[in-house]
Amino acid sequence: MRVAVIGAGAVGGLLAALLDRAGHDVEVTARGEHLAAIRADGIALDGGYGSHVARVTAGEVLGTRPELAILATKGQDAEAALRANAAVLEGVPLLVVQNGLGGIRVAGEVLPGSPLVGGLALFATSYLSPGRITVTAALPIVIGGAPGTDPAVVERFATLLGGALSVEVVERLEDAQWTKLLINHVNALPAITGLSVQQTVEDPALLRVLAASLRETVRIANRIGIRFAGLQGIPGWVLPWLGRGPLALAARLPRLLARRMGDVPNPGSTLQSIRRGQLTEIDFLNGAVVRVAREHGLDAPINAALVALVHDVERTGTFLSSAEVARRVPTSGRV
Ligand SMILES: NC(=O)C1=CN([C@@H]2O[C@H](COP(=O)(O)OP(=O)(O)OC[C@H]3O[C@@H](n4cnc5c(N)ncnc54)[C@H](OP(=O)(O)O)[C@@H]3O)[C@@H](O)[C@H]2O)C=CC1
Ligand SMILES: CC(C)(CO)C(=O)C(=O)O
Repeated sequence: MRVAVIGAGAVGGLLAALLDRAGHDVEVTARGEHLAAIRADGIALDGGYGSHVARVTAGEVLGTRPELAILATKGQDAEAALRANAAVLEGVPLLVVQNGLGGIRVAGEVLPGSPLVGGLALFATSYLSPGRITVTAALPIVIGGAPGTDPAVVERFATLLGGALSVEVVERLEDAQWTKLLINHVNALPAITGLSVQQTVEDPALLRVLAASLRETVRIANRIGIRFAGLQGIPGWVLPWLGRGPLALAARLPRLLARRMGDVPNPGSTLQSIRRGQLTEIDFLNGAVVRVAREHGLDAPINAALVALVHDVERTGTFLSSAEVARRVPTSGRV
């Protein structure tokens, strides 16, 4: 099948390489040195999904109309990347593989004629040097139709991806996006400290901050009536309780997630942007919590403090110690 991947970084590069390995005709978009490396030598994949060099067609924009398309940019780049390819993509079914809550809405605005499916990557993958993608945790991808999308379109993506990696289909995409947003609370502290997710949960001061940010988000979600889907074997009904108990209870989720990531250090996608000297997606992760809280007349001071610290590190390029983080994030306050 002719498949396009818009934004062949850590996630998009992995999916493009796996689809190429599975025999599909893959075209990708990328930029700068990464694009030059892919054009010269292909996408070099290694790690948990095995090694493969994918010699795919690559450009700044797509040259050919695909049968199915995948968007895998960071949240802040989605609209521009879609607009640059809108003429080719309009009407083509699109899978939006993105963390945060807003990717489907943006895609619907730019491509009103395209059936949309959301993708939540549970695997962990790194793009730290041009052309190279390394999988640090080979976990599945979860997909679900946007409201109004024909289930047959979801099935087409499930069949496409199922030939390359493990896929789970969810009924209620928005509930799953909220659960993934909780999981992505592990992203901010590595971006602030330079540590891996696994090192972050091993540091008692950082684990406390992480648990406090999670508990704050669950309390807000409980107040505004959010339902969490079950994801990664964690039943959805358990998650509201993380907002009602002590920090030690909320800390169990990141500890479990870090264990499932295994022994290979996972920087998370936000620290990878810092390491590449780029702006991060934090406004779409903890920043989305702050925004949704405000819309409902609530405060999210812990999430807001984490967003501010990530922006500090983007500006200064200097990581903070765990003691400094503990000093600057107000974990004792109530939501
Ligand atoms: N990495 C991971 O393990 C996981 C990531 N995710 C989520 O998946 C999404 C993608 O993340 P990730 O793959 O890590 O991000 P990356 O930054 O690694 O990849 C995004 C790629 O898109 C490229 N890009 C951005 N805008 C354009 C454009 N207009 N035209 C062409 N290429 C463009 C970027 O180029 P450039 O480098 O020049 O910016 C980059 O190569 C995010 O929402 C992330 O939160 C979810 C689960 C796991
Ligand atoms: C779950 C996790 C942390 C995997 O790396 C992720 O979604 C990300 O890095 O954005």
